[in-house]
Formats: sequence, structure tokens, C-alpha cells
Amino acid sequence: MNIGEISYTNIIPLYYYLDRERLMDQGVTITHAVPSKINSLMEKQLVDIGGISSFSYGKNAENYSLVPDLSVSSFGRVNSIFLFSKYKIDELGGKRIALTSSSETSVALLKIILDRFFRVESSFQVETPNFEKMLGNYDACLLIGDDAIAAFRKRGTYHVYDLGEIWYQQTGLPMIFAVMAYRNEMETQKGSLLSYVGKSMIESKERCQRENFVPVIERVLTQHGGTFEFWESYFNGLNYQFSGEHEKGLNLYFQLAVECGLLKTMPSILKFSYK
Ligand SMILES: C=C(O[C@@H]1C=C(C(=O)O)C=C[C@H]1O)C(=O)O
Repeated sequence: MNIGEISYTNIIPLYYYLDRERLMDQGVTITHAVPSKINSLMEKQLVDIGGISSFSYGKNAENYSLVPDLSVSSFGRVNSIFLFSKYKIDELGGKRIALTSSSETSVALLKIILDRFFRVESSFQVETPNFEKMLGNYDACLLIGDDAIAAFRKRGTYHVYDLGEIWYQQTGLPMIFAVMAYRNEMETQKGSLLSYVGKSMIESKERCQRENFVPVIERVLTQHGGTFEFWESYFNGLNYQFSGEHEKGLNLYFQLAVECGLLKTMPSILKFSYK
């Protein structure tokens, strides 16, 4: 079994307390990459379970199921998914926007926000995330994850829009950026290992929350700098559950993606029931 692990700070709590040695003894490997890469590895059946963009789950819902109780979501500001722009968001009609190649959820979310909430039509180009280059060549750029956090520190006078905040203002529902999904074959091929991994991730998340993320933050500080208070408020602003409200938010996101022509059909949300 190969586990996909997104290489961004926001998802660390779901993986932090995995017993990696025990997993290795059971033949499990772990692949680290940005979300779009994990999404495509899972589509190619090279990753069996992992945090993936919720949009990728929507595209592949027939072949995937969700580990219950897990997501990377926000009810409002997410603080790491930003549109940096030379213009106000309602003035982006006819303008050129660079989209990070690392994301699927937020790329579709930005298109939904511009089309359905602001009624503007812009042109889009996917680019390797690089704040200076993107804004050197485009009118605005979308960055996510640690790239967005780093760019925010040097945002200068650009307009900055938090997509989690806009989604919540417009819908009153949480935005689900990532889900924990597995390929359906795993249930028959590796059922008990799958349920061990799913349960371990839920336990990891719960322990990180009980500890107020302190050990996680201490590790993140050495890798990304910043202050303890910044990361504390970052983790507390994220939401890692998957409740009925999340399901509503995700269904609305999928419905709008279908209406905007970004998804072919409305996916149904299936959750794993542990045996
Ligand atoms: C909160 C974030 O969520 C991430 C955003 C994703 C996307 O846009 O496809 C995918 C996985 C999430 O971990 C972030 O990266 O800032």
C-alpha cells in the first residue's frame, strides 16, 4: 500500500502521529508531493490512500471512497489560499490570471468565485508557483499552501483575497479543500490495513487537537520560520472534521463546479464504514 502525503503544513496533523515504523513493517510506503501530484498518482493507481484535493475526489468519486471524519476545511479564512491581484476582484474581467500548478480544488474554486459570485470572465494559465514571476507576467495569481503563506509575507500593496473567506461569506458553508480518500479496491485487497491507516489518521488528528498543535508547531517553526502565534492561529483556523455541514459545503461546491462546466457529472459522496 502506498500512502500519499501532501507536502504542505496544513495537513500535517492527519499524519503527525502515524507509526511509520509499524507501517513500513507492513510493507507500506509513503509518497510526499504537492496536492496535484498526489491526485494524479492516485488516478494512475500509484497511490492507494491519501489526502487529495476535494475536486479530484469529485472527478473520481466512482472509484474512490472517503475515510470518515477527516478533511482539510475552513469556515471562513483559511490563510493559505490567496488570490494576489493588481486589480480589485470585481475588476478582473478580461484580465489574465496565473494559477498554481499545485492545486485542483482552489483552481476550480477561484473559477467558481469569479464566474458565479462576481460575474467576471478572466483568462487563466497554469504556472509553476512563483509569486514574483507570476505577478511579473500576469494581472493576478493564485497560490496555495506554504507558497501562499510565504507570498503573503511579501504581499506589498497587492489586493489579497482569501478564497475560504469569500466562499463562506457567499454560502455560509465550510469549504472543503482536501479529503482523505482511498481507491475502492483497497477495501477488498487490503481491508484491515486500510482500516488501521484510517483509524491512525483520525487518532493523529485528535491528539494534535488535544495538544493544541504545540509539537506540530515546534516542528513547523524550524522548517518555515514565522512566529508560534502565527502557526497557532493558522492551525486553529483550519478545520479537520467531516460533518453534515462539510457534506453540504462539498455538495454545493460540486454542484457549482458542474454548473461552471468544471465537472462532468455530480458526484455522490461515499464514506467508508469500518468493519
Ligand atoms: C488549505 C489548503 O488546502 C489544500 C488545497 C488543495 C487544493 O487547492 O487542491 C489541496 C489540498 C489541501 O491541503 C492549502 O493548501 O492552503
